[in-house]
Amino acid sequence: MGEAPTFILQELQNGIGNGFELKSGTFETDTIVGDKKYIIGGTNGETFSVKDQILDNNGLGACVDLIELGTKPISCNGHSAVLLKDRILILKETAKPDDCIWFLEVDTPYVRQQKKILGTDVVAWSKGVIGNSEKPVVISGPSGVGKGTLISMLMKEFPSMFGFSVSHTTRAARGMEKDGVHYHFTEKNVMEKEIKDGKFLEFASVHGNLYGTSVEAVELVSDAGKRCILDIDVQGARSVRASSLEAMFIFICPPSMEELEKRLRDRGTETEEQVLKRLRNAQAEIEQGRSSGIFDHILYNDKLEECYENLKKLLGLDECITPPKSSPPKEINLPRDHSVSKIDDKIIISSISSGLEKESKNLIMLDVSSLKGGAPGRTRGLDFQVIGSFSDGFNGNGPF
Ligand SMILES: Nc1ncnc2c1ncn2[C@@H]1O[C@H](COP(=O)(O)OP(=O)(O)OP(=O)(O)O)[C@@H](O)[C@H]1O
Ligand SMILES: Nc1nc2c(ncn2[C@@H]2O[C@H](COP(=O)(O)O)[C@@H](O)[C@H]2O)c(=O)[nH]1
Repeated sequence: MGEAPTFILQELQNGIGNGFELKSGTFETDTIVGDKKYIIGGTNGETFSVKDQILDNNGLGACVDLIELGTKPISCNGHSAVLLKDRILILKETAKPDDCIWFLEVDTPYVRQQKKILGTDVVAWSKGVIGNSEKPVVISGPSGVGKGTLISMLMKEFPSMFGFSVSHTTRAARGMEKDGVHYHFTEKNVMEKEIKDGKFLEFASVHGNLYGTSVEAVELVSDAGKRCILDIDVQGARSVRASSLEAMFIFICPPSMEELEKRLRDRGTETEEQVLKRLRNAQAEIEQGRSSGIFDHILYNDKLEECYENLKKLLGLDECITPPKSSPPKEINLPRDHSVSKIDDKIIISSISSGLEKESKNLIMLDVSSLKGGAPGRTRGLDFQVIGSFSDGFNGNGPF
């Protein structure tokens, strides 16, 4: 079978962008941002790819080297591309409701920072999510202070509300620890490669081993509708503060260094050498925890039950309050054949569906005015409304 002729897949309004089928199952959109053209394409079932051209006065350009960060979407039967301020909104056709909205960041603070670090042109993918999830909670403090104990209590009492971000580490597993549950136990070279590939939200060398939070670890919890808890050291907390992830930062302090040492020794999980190393590091961590301005709250873990009650108060979980039932995520159903236009922060998606006797026009308004987070994880804060379904030109229930 020969290649299908090139044709315009969608005629988008307001000069937003064009979708072309290049050959059977391969689609492309061109989006011009300043003097650059981003060519976003994909073959059905394979991951999207991006080419970036610097345009000359004639609108022609040569491709430049480009690094794509974040998880790439899988391509489908065509897509629309809509330029927002610093990112391109991608609407995938015939995709599942939780997979149809994506963003390619081209000039966000994250992308600008990565350009500086990597010294080349960078774009970053993130998946669009309707609505917001509650801010993740970052819990830091010196080794042995009781972070893990407090987090376990919280997860036990509110299993449907909280989810734990499972970190990666290069340290060996302790007796009872399970891979994928307590940590993802990883080889150093594998983790270093994944850090280079932009898979980590933060990472740090802690007590002689590498630890890190993958973007996926946090997003898996949020996607399940739960509030994510991160147990990370102060360096990691600082990196998260500087990232696109909005979080609540809590530092746990021991009542004294003597008590910290006792807890670490009584736990019996570290060698003498490791205990001494962790205690030496604890001094600096406590100083930074108290004074760095990273943390929103400091809790003293003297009496465990008291500290736990204080933690619950910070999280808005005072006693006897039934935890709010999380509402199911709102999902958009993107019509198969649609056209897209943009009015300020509103994206209007219109489609025609044919019934037995009449045709009807459907309109969906996607609100992109309050985007939160972003690459390399998820872009949250999207909202949408079905603003009309009109048959045969009759305007029965919509504003138009
Ligand atoms: N308030 C407390 N009073 C007495 N013992 C405590 C208290 N909180 C926790 N512990 C005990 O202290 C030990 C260390 O606690 P935990 O393992 O939770 O610390 P951690 O901060 O998570 O340490 P790491 O950072 O090394 O993982 C455990 O044996 C735990 O039972
Ligand atoms: N920066 C990060 N620190 C992390 C992460 N996961 C755990 N940690 C911190 O490491 C120490 C030691 O933990 P242990 O399990 O070996 O006792 C502790 O302070 C944790 O908070 C991470 O992903 N990033």
